[in-house]
Order: sequence, then structure tokens, then C-alpha cells
Amino acid sequence: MYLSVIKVSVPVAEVVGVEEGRVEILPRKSVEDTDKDFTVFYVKRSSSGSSYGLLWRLGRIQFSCPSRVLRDQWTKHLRTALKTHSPLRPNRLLVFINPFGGKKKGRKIYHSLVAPLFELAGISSHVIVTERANQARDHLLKKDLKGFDGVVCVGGDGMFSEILHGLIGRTQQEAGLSENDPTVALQPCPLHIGIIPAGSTDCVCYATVGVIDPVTSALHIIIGDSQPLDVCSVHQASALMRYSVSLLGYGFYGDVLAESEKHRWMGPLRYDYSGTMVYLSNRSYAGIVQYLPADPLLSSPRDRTRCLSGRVYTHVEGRFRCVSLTCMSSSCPKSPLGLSPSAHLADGTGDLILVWDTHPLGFLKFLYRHTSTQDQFDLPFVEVHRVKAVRFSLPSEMTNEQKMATPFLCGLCCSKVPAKSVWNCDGEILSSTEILCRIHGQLVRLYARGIEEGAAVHNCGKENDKCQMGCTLIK
Ligand SMILES: CCCCCCCCCCCCC/C=C/[C@@H](O)[C@H](COP(=O)(O)O)NC(=O)CCCCC
Ligand SMILES: Nc1ncnc2c1ncn2[C@@H]1O[C@H](COP(=O)(O)OP(=O)(O)O)[C@@H](O)[C@H]1O
Ligand SMILES: [Ca+2]
Repeated sequence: MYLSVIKVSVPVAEVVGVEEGRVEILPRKSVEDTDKDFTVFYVKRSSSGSSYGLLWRLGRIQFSCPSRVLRDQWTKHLRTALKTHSPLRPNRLLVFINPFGGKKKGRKIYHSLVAPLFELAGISSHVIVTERANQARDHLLKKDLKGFDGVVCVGGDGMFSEILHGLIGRTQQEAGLSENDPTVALQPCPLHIGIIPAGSTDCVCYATVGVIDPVTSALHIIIGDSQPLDVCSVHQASALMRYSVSLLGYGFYGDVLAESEKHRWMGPLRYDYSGTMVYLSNRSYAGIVQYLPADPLLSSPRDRTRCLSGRVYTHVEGRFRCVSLTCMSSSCPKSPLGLSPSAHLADGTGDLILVWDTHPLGFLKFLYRHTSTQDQFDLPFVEVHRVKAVRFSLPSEMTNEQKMATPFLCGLCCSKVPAKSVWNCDGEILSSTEILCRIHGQLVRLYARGIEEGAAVHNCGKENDKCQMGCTLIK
């Protein structure tokens, strides 16, 4: 069903709201209350383009009718059409704002850019500004969630992770399933998650929407877009450690996170500073990686694998610069195509990236390729595997003391190299090194739609109109 107005065709699914009179919403609401007019607000794709996906803006069309009666009929029918046409449009949302995420602008972003759009769309929201870490997670685990269609987080990947843990935990509790059992088939979460980006990396938003833009994300929420997402569970023995969707990284990414936590005051820049320091400290770590390939056809009786828990895992052992597992591309503004550009959001698999120990310039080349369109896997010391599960352990020749010791991380000043790294799990440090990871297909749903056709990507990651490097358009 389409609304046609001389040159503009708007799918009803992309109508944001209908108001009587001549109405403006952003930057400030103004209403000229005329009898025969009404205003339709809709999703308008911005022509200025963006670094990956398309920017969405609030479009506005004014209609004039011959009579008030006709005007009222139009507005009534349009509002009914919105409800029946898009059943996933939320009516009521629970919103958590992390006031300390990213550049600490979460509250302002929500109140000035997002709340007016929710109001226009007739969405009622219950807003909680968090006062401590894990408040959102605990709320979702314990409080009454009746009447809410979805949960929105205003913050970064860490804040999204809180919502993820709260909703997955709550769903399993209600289904009577034990999250500590690594073999259990987890129940998908009924509530949708919306992300208003206001963090440092904002990778989950970028990889599922294609831009870091609060208005675009708010519009995806309003029209009830739905994007399923794979989730990786991380266990140690028979205890759940955490869930991950973007980056589960040992070695380089673990060290960068541990180092960056000391410099939180720098805001998002902490990752650039810590990345440089950790790169210069030139570390590699011993480890054993066992993985279950996603495609069973890939295994054969001669593939030198051994059987664990009745399933066939492939075994590799050695020294690694980094071991990373991601359920999605994990693209972000720093890396516009991501850690694994061809990874799928909802195919029930993850991509395991093994970067073997190599000389510092080789590793720099690998890292640098994340910022361009060059294939970061086309290097002799890099392997990538599509997997269903991964086990990581430390070599048996490491003493128990080395295995247990909390790794210390210093910059260039210290010549002592720690025997082990830490795991970066979507921006949180895991307390265990030896872990079992399993991918659960489509465990949660986001108010998003993946990267839209027609989105533009430059190999420098800059916006179309800002690209100064003669980059080629690759998509
Ligand atoms: C010579 C140039 C080197 C550039 C290297 C760029 C590599 C970028 C890969 C980024 C992958 C990001 C995966 C996302 C991880 C986030 O979940 C996590 C937490 O985010 P937030 O809550 O918003 O703080 N972010 C990180 O762990 C930061 C990794 C940065 C590594 C340089
Ligand atoms: N009120 C709060 N005070 C301190 N920490 C918080 C608060 N609310 C949430 N957090 C925590 O802050 C961490 C980082 O949040 P996030 O929004 O991801 O920002 P960033 O992207 O800058 O890391 C998350 O792990 C979250 O649990
Ligand atoms: Ca996947």
C-alpha cells in the first residue's frame, strides 16, 4: 500500500505519524491548527549518504482537504492502516539511558532527538537513566515487563550487552532452562531490542543499521523493523560466563580492552591510545583452539580431528597474535567493513579468526587492512573459519601458576611479557581464559533491518561527500 503525492511515494510501512493541522516536529514542535489540513511524517532517505548504510531523516508532507470531515476520515484511516500494516510497531517501550557512555551525551541525544519522534509516533516510553553498571540488566531480570513491546538502550556496546544479558536471562528463567548448561537450546527472546547509539565503538548498531545516527535508529524502532541476531554463549566448565554478539577476542583485542579501562577518562579515544600501546608492546600468546566447523561436509575421516562430547572439533595449537570470534561482521566506524566482512547477522554461525604469531610489520598490515577494503584474511599468517562452537585452552606445559596468574598489562616500560592475555567479550573482560563458546542462531531480535541495498561504502570509510582520498565506491 502506498501514499502517492505528485512526486513522492511513501510505503505505509514507513509512515511515522499523522497529525491534524500544519505541524513541524524537529528541531522544535510547532502546530498551526487548521481545519482542513493534515501532515504526514515518513522515513526519508538522506541523499548525502553515509559511511556504510543509509541515513534516515524525518520527511514531512502537508495535505489540504476540501472539508474537515474528509480530513478526519483521512487521518483516521491512515492511523488504522499503520497499525494493521506493521504489527511490530511498538506501542510501549522501556528505555535505559547510560549517562556515562561514549561522550556522555546519552541523555541529551534521547531527549532532543529521539523522544519527540517517539511522541509523534504515539509510542509511550518508560525512561530509566541508569545510576550504576548492570542496573538495566538487573531490572530486566527481575521487574515486571508486562505491556512492553521492546527495550531500548541509549549507550554503546556495553549497554547493549546489559540488555542482551537481562533479556536472554529472563527468557530462560521463564522457560525453566539453565543458562549454565552449554548444551541447552536457548529460547529466543520475545521482546525486541532497539539501540540508540551513544557509546564509544557502537559496533552492534553500525553492523545492523549501517550508520551511527540516533535519528536513523529511532526511525527503525518506530516503524517496527525486525532483524534477528545470532548470539554466542561463553561458558567455563558448567558455568555461563557471558553472551557475546560482536567481538570475543583474545590476545590483541583483550589487551587493548584491559589497557583502555585504565584510560576511560579519554572517552572513545582510549581505544586508539591503547591500541597503539598494545601494538608497540608486540605480544603473542600460546593457546589451543578447537572449533566445530559450521558445515558438516567440511569434516572428513582424514582431517586430523578428535571427538569431544560426541561432536567433531578441529584442533590447532601454537602462538597467536589474536584469536577472535564474531557472530556478525562487527563493522564500526574504525573498521567500516568489520572484523569479518562476509559474516552474517542471523545464520547461526560465527567466524573464527586466527592470527598466528608474525613479525610486527605483518601484524600492522593485518590491522591496517581493517580500515580499508583490502582482504585482511589474504595474509599467510591469518586463517578464518565459519564455526558453530569454539573451545580455547592453555597449553599443558604452562605451569598452573602461569595459568592462574592474573595477567598484568603494561605499556612499553616493562620487558616482562605476560604468559596469557584476557578475553574481550563485547567490551567486558572475562574472568576466565579457558572457555567454550557456542553460537545460538537468532536468539534475539533488533529493531533494525541490516544494511540496505544502495548503501555506499568508500574504502576509506569516509562519507561520500567528504571522501578526500579518491577512494572507490565498493558497494
Ligand atoms: C593501524 C590501524 C589499526 C586499526 C585497527 C582497527 C580494528 C578495529 C576492529 C574493531 C572491532 C570492534 C568490535 C567491537 C567491539 C566492542 O564490542 C567493544 C566495546 O565497545 P564499547 O562498549 O562501545 O566501548 N569495543 C572494543 O573492544 C574496542 C576495540 C578497539 C580495537 C582497536
Ligand atoms: N550509570 C552508570 N554508571 C556507570 N557505569 C554504567 C552506568 N550505566 C551503564 N554502565 C556501564 O557502562 C559500561 C559502558 O557503557 P557503554 O554505554 O557501552 O559506553 P562505552 O561505549 O563508552 O563503553 C557498560 O558496561 C555499562 O554496564
Ligand atoms: Ca552469524
